Formats: sequence, C-alpha cells, structure tokens
Amino acid sequence: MALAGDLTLDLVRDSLIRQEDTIIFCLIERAKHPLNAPAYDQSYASFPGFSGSLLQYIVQQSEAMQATAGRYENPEESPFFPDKLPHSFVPPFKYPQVLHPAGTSINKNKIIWDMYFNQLLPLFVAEGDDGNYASTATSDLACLQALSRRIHYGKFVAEVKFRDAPHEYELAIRAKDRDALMNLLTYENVEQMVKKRVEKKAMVLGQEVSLGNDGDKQARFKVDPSVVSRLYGDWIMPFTKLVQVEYLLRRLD
Ligand SMILES: O=C(O)C(=O)C[C@]1(C(=O)O)C=C[C@@H](O)C=C1
Repeated sequence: MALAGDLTLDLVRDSLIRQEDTIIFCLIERAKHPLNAPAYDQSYASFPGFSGSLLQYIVQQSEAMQATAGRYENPEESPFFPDKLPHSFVPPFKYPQVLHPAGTSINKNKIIWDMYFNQLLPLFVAEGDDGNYASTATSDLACLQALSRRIHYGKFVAEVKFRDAPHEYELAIRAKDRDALMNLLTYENVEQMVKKRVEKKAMVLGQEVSLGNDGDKQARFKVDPSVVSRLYGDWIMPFTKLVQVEYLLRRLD
C-alpha cells in the first residue's frame, strides 16, 4: 500500500492486518513440503560461480532479478542480500516520501532469517524429504519476504506515532531512552487482539474444506494456529517494535 502525507495509525494498522493474510498463506504453502534439509545444506549442490546452499542461491538470484525490475525502489521492501543487488532498469515510480531518510539504513533481515530457519520452520513443517527443493526454497523466500515487509513496516508505524505526538517522542529520542520509547509505542491490548486474530485466521484460512458433512470430524489445520499466534507474540511484534525504536532514535538526525 502506498501511503501519502495523510498517514494515520488506522491506515497503517489496516495494512498490518492485510499482511497477516499474506503471511498465513505463505506459511500454508511452505507447509505443503516437509523440511527438505538438503535445500539448506551447502554441500548438496554446487552452482557455477556461487558458494552457498540451494536456498541461498534461490534467494540471492531472485532478489537480484527482482531488483532489476524495481522491487527495492519501494521503501516498504528490504533485501536480504543488499550488497549484491544490481540497479533497477524500470522507470522510477514516485513513491510518497513518508519516512525520514535515515529509515533506509534500518535492515533487520539477519535476525528475521535466523528466527525463520532456526526457530519457526521446525514448528510448522513435518520432518522428511520429498525432493522438491527448488519449490521449497521458493516458498521460503515468499515467507521471508512477507515477514520482512511486515516487520520493517514498523518504520511507517513509528513515523505516524511520532507525527501524532512529536513532543513526547522528542524527549525520549533526545535522551536516547530506548525503554521510554518502547513504553510509548507499546499497546498491550492491541498485541493481545493481534495474537487472537491471527490464530483465528489460521483456523479459517488453513482448514480442510470438503463437501461432506464435517460436523463430527476433528478439525485439521494446515498450519497449527497456536504456532501462528506464537510467531506474532514471540517474534513478529517484538521485531516490529525493535524497528520502531531504531527508526525513532534516528528520526531527528
Ligand atoms: O499497532 C501498533 O500500534 C503497533 O505498533 C504495531 C504492533 C504490532 O507489531 O502489531 C506493535 C506494537 C504495539 O504494541 C502493537 C502492535
């Protein structure tokens, strides 16, 4: 979503709510395949002129190709391999200048990557190997991009909060007081609602649908709804808040 000057907290939250659907659909797609460990094993395959796993190969090559088509010109997008990106070949689009320019330098993809592969993935994919490594890595990329976009959206959330209460935020920013900033931007009640909503969405979007009488069948979900709630509570929202604090600390530069 492109946000113009009349940015409001409700609009920003609408985008976060819509992005929940994207994240849940991406997890459902990834859960079609088991873990497929060779996709992450550096010694499984060798690509000419490239050192790394099949997953790294797919992510880097896809990012490079998408960069030429202008993906990273959008301030809502953050690459996982920013050092390796070619220039865009498409005519520049005039994205509204909403963020403080210092926001560009904030990129939390390293911790998102580590969380996704080391903590999240084992919670929602089955063990095993079905050989579909390229398709698996492509699904991983979709999950990573959806998570990254959502978490870095914290920059827009922080900007709107700053504009709504500049004096309160300025005091904490000038004092470089991270705890005070964290308190100012945290809404416990909203976080509880988000966790409940994503759990419910995972039930609705990930249920098995059949034409028979489902009444007495035990409900089965493609991704465990409690994992989605935990993903938000333990990682997505804390990381989004970290992005907000870091953005605010640079907001007066
Ligand atoms: O909605 C907000 O105010 C946000 O800052 C976003 C968000 C979230 O990541 O969902 C993060 C911090 C708040 O405590 C509540 C929710």
